[in-house]
Amino acid sequence: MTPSIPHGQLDQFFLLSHDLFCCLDLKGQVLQVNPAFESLLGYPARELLGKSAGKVIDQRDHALIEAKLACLVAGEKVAPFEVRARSTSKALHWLEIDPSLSEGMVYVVARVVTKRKHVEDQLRRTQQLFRIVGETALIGGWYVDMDEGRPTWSDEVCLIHGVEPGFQPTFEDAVGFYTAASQPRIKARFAACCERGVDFDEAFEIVTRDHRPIWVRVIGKAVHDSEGNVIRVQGSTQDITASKATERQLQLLERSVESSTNGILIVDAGSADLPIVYVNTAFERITGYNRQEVKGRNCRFLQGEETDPNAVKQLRKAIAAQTEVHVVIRNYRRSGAPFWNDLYISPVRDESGQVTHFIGVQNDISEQREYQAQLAYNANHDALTGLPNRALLTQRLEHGCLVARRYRRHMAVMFIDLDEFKPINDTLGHEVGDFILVEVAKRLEEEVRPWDTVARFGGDEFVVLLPDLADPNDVIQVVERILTRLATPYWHQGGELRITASIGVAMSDGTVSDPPQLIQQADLAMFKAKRRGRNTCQWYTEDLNRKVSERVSLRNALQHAIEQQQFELHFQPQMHGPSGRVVGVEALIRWPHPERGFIPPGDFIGLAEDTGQIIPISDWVLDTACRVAKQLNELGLGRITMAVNVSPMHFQRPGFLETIERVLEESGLAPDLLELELTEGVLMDSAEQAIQTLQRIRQLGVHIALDDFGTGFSSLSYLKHLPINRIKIDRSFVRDVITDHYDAAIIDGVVAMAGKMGLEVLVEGVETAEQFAYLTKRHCDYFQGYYFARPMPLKALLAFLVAPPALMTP
Ligand SMILES: Nc1nc2c(ncn2[C@@H]2O[C@H](COP(=O)(O)O[C@H]3[C@@H](O)[C@H](n4cnc5c(=O)[nH]c(N)nc54)O[C@@H]3COP(=O)(O)O)[C@@H](O)[C@H]2O)c(=O)[nH]1
Repeated sequence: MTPSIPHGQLDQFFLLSHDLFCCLDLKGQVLQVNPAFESLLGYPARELLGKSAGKVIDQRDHALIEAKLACLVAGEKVAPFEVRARSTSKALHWLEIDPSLSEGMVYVVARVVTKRKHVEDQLRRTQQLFRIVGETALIGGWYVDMDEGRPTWSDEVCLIHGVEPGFQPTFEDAVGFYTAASQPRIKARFAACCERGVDFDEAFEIVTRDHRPIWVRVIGKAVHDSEGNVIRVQGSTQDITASKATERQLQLLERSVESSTNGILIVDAGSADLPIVYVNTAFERITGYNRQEVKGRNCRFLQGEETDPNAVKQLRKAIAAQTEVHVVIRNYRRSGAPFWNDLYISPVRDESGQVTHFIGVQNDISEQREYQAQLAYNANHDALTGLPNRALLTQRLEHGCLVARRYRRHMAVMFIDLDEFKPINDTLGHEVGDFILVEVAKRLEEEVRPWDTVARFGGDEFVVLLPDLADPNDVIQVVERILTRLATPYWHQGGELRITASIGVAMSDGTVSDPPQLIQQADLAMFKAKRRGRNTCQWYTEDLNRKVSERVSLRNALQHAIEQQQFELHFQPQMHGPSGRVVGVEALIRWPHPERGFIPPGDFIGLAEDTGQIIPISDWVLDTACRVAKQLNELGLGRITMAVNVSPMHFQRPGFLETIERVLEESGLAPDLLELELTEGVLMDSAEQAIQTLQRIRQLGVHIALDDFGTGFSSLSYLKHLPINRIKIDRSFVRDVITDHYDAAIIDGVVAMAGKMGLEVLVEGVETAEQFAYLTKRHCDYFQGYYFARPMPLKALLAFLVAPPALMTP
């Protein structure tokens, strides 16, 4: 049976209290509630009595109520606790319950703590938010009350310093975390804040308890009392290590950009006119503009008259397409001076991929360009005269052909070679030679039109291109002008110099398949002009071309002959008139070509001279002739000399003397049985040196004969210096000697002169008994000619030597 409490026992306090009272049985059923209970929860007492207290308690706290009730029933003391109650209007109220057991009933005093709970919740949330802020921003708070002088740190400040949350340092502890470099500053700032209320906000370096060096931003503010005294210093400490690193990196980047030798500019892509927002020092140096002048302007102020519109177009296109671009553009400095700008532009995108800026990296490559231009100029021009060289000539030639073809014009190619330039260069020196070449270049340029080309082809060779002739004959007047102009005297250091030129001309209508062929043709024609007596001009013809082709094929055949040893030596006897004896033979080369038959030396010796093939040929002749001579002189037929023709090129070659020595040694021939036949050609290039070589040959004991005497320039002044033994009078004087008293007079003169000089005279080309008889009467002693014997192979010679024909004597 449930015990009941009579109404009369309820005291005034129960009825009038603002606190909630209720009485429960041991099962938790409501026995009594006071008016405050009814009023707060909206239930009239009759609706609660006999019902479980759980009717008003929030579902979430039922278990708690039951547990507390069980404790009470078990006789345990239950401390006040909080539960949530629901009113009839579903409003939630927090109640602080203080239960006690007495006389088999539970007496509950409940106090409404909803407001306090809200405040506590609010506080908790705020603390949580602070913790979140602290954890995410690595920031914590602290304060120092002036009367205490000891800092109080938030948990976050503790964590920043690497100590457990709740650590409360002394002032010295706190300062001890700062590095030696930071300590004086934090002390000074803190003291200023405490003493004079000066707030601070600075970065310091500290070392955490776990020895990590980190950067912190410390903000300190003074709190004043009503009289203005500083009563507390409070603030925050934030771990800014990461941002400090970023800041340093940014500073490094900024310094790098600033110290870059390349000009750097950044423009704002967000504004229509792409204004400059940044330029570095190198940009200022390169352009001459300072950053204040250029900020906000579009870069087009760097462009000018000679800026290539195509480069500008390329830039605009890339900017519109927001892509990278590289151009080399002609820009202008503030002074107006142009420069070559090697410019890279790249778009700069934000995190969302949007282009916010363009960055330009520029490099002044004017010097490099100039150097390249100089190199290109040098590669295409002759250093001495400044004229186009062969490389540029080839380009101009091709272009000239194109022009001639397109506009149906004619192109003339003139090959100009200076006559007798080498002697001037050798005798007067290279300085004079250079002067002539430069002067010739000037004169040539003055004689042609600006669109014609004058090029230096080589040593003393020039090529002139006239690509725009209406008529092929128009070239004639240019050639005449040039010949006359080049032949006019050159004045050098007060002295007069004269030189002429030989010119070869090739014409084309531009349809030639291989333009450089025109130069070869003009070159060929020039050679013909030289042969025609120099200071003249010669046109290229197909006939000339045919001859050249023949020369090329002969040259190849000659090479083959050298390699296959196709040559033979024939020997022509040389007679002593008074005794009728064969005193010597002349070795004459023969080329029995397998297909063409005998090719006479006159057809290939000149070519071999030009190509250098004369050297192996001459070596072979000398070697063979000396061996044969040795053989002949061992036959017991008396003394027989061997005359060998020496080509000028062979003679002038270094080591010629050594070759003679070697051949004599190898063949065993006595030196005075060898006679070298030289023409005046050996004296042509360097007479002094030639004479020296001749003297050394003579010192060996070898004889020397001057061949073809009378056909060259036959300088008598040289003759007296030549260490020769014999003069061979050319056969051209012999042919008509009987009828032509001039020829007879020449022979008389040469014989007399030679006699006075102690030289022997051999007359060549004696073909008849009359000539022999006549020349004998003229005191000629030595003879050679068809009358006595034609050149013959060794075998025939041996037979001839054994039984020479009886000479018809006068
Ligand atoms: N560097 C070398 N030159 C050589 C060599 N062998 C020959 N030659 C030179 O070739 C030219 C032509 O020589 P070749 O055809 O052999 O003519 C020689 C004689 O056959 C010819 N001769 C001799 N007697 C008469 C004659 O009575 N009438 C006549 N019409 N011709 C005759 O003269 C040539 C010899 O001349 P030269 O040398 O001046 O004594 C010629 O220039 C040769 O020099 C060689 O090995 N190396």
